[in-house]
Formats: sequence, C-alpha cells, structure tokens
Amino acid sequence: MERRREQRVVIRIGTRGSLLATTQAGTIAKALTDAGHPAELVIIKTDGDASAAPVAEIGVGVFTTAIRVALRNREVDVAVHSYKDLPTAPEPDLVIAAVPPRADSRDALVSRGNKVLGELPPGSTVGTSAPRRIAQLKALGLGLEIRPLRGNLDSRLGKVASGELDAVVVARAGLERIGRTDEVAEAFDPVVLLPAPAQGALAVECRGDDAELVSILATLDDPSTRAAIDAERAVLSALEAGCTAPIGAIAEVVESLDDDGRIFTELSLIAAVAAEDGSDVIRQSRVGPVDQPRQLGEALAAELLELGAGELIGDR
Ligand SMILES: NCc1[nH]cc(CCC(=O)O)c1CC(=O)O
Repeated sequence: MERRREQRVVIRIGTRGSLLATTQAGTIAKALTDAGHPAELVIIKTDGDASAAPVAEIGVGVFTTAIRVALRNREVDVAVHSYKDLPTAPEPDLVIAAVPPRADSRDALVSRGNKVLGELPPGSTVGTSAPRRIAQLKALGLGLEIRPLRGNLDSRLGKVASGELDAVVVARAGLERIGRTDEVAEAFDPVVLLPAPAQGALAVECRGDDAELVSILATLDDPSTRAAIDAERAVLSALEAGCTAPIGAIAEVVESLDDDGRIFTELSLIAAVAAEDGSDVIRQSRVGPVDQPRQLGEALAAELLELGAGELIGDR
C-alpha cells in the first residue's frame, strides 16, 4: 500500500488561558481556518498563571515554557506567545514560523479620572512590576509612588477602578486585543517610555520538523515586523539580558532618500538601558539595512555598553 502522510484533522493551537492570550491565539486560529486549515485552541496553564509573584522573581520563560513542552510532546501543533515573553535563547528544534503584523507597541497609562501622567500629583500611586517601566518612570522625576502589580490585565485595571491605585502602566496592545482602549488616558511616546523589545508582537511557533505546517504558517508572516523584532531582541541578547531587564527597544522599517533622491527602506532602532532607581538612562539610536536586523541590534548594544550600560544592568 502507498505510504501516505498522516492526515491532519484540526490544527491544535496551544495558548495560555487569559482573555488576552486566548484572543491573540484566536486571531491566528481564525486566519488559519479562513485559509482552509481548520484550527482550535488548547488552553495550557503556565507557571506565570499559577503565581502572582513578580516575573523578575519567578524567572524568564514563566509564560512560555509549559506551552513549548506541550508542543514538543505533540499535544499541540502550534504555540502562540506574546513575543516579549519569549526568552532570547534559541530553541534548535522549534521555529518561529510567523510573526504577524504588530499591534501598537507603546505602553499606556490607565488612570482614575483619565489623567495623563503629567497631571498626576506627586505621591500618586502607579502600578507596574516591570523593572523597565519602573526605571523609566522614576527617571522622569515626577515624584510618583511606584507599586508592584501582577495578575491578568483585567485585575490590573480593576485596581484603578477600585481606587486601590491612582494609575497603572500596561501594554497598549493588550488593551487593544481585549477591546478596552477607551480606558487609555495616555499612550507614551517612546521618548518618554521606551517599550519592551517585541512588545505588541506575537510569535507563532511550531516544531521545525513539521514542514507542512511551517509553510502554512509562513503565510501569516509580516517581514517588516519580523525584522523589527529581530533587531530589538538582538539588543537584549547582546546585553545578555532577559525580559525582566530594565531595557527598552523599538525598531521600525522606515523610508529614506538616497543621495540621488530615490526612496529606499531601512531599519531604524532605538534602545535604552535604565538604572532601576531611575538615576540614569542611556539611550542610543542607529539605522541599518532591513535584511541585517541582528547586526543592527548587536551594533547598538555595543554602543550602549561603551556608554556604560553594563554597570546599569549589573549582574542580573
Ligand atoms: N508580561 C506580560 C505581558 N506580555 C504581553 C503583554 C501585552 C501584549 C504585548 O505586549 O504583546 C503583557 C502585559 C503587559 O505588559 O501589560
């Protein structure tokens, strides 16, 4: 009898169970189903869901490790991650088969009375546990009281509604995905608060030996987003830092004019390293060819190190 490839019935997509995660994974399931490849979600509980401790304490990969285990065990065929939660260490048996078009990458303020940051009086309480946000907020010198904040997006926003906190800082992309952008008081310009590397982007991952799925998922890939994320994450890995480090980075494919007035595209990258107490922020920018994002990120990281970034990051 002719040997045939096992027929794939439904593509199983592994995701965390939060509203944010299932909404993100749901967009991938819908895109695949619409393209003639029926897909369903499989909810996987991760250490990040089980613990309310700061991510900086429970370690990198808390939101992604359990999903990757399920992928390797063939309990699911695809993993959808918030890209910024993925550790930078490569996984030789897995591939990021698609990086879909990115959502808004900025951080956002949600506050009582819809006040923008500059309207919050000194002593106002602002919730966030991300060292990157803490450091950059402190560096603004507004006299804000930064308070720890974990849990799913809904419970974070609830702390403003209940009056427990005057404001919280969260990723605008998360609010967009759960349909709550009407609660954004201010979306921060990257000059004020540089987002985390890969914030607002998704990583759609599968096993490298699943060639058919690799090519199906590739149709969801946005090369400009992928180039930007590769550059941002190259800064992180070159600085030997993870998603809990006080490091921000944002890249974008931009149009420029060459000497003859012709339009060409290049990759623009900004990165910052901050002292956790807000006493110092080192910021640099650089442009480079779109097809060499890692080199761009590594070159910028080298500049940051020359300016003393190593001392700010410390031994973390
Ligand atoms: N670390 C938690 C996390 N991972 C991804 C997002 C938001 C969505 C995104 O950035 O893609 C969030 C919440 C937040 O930072 O407010």
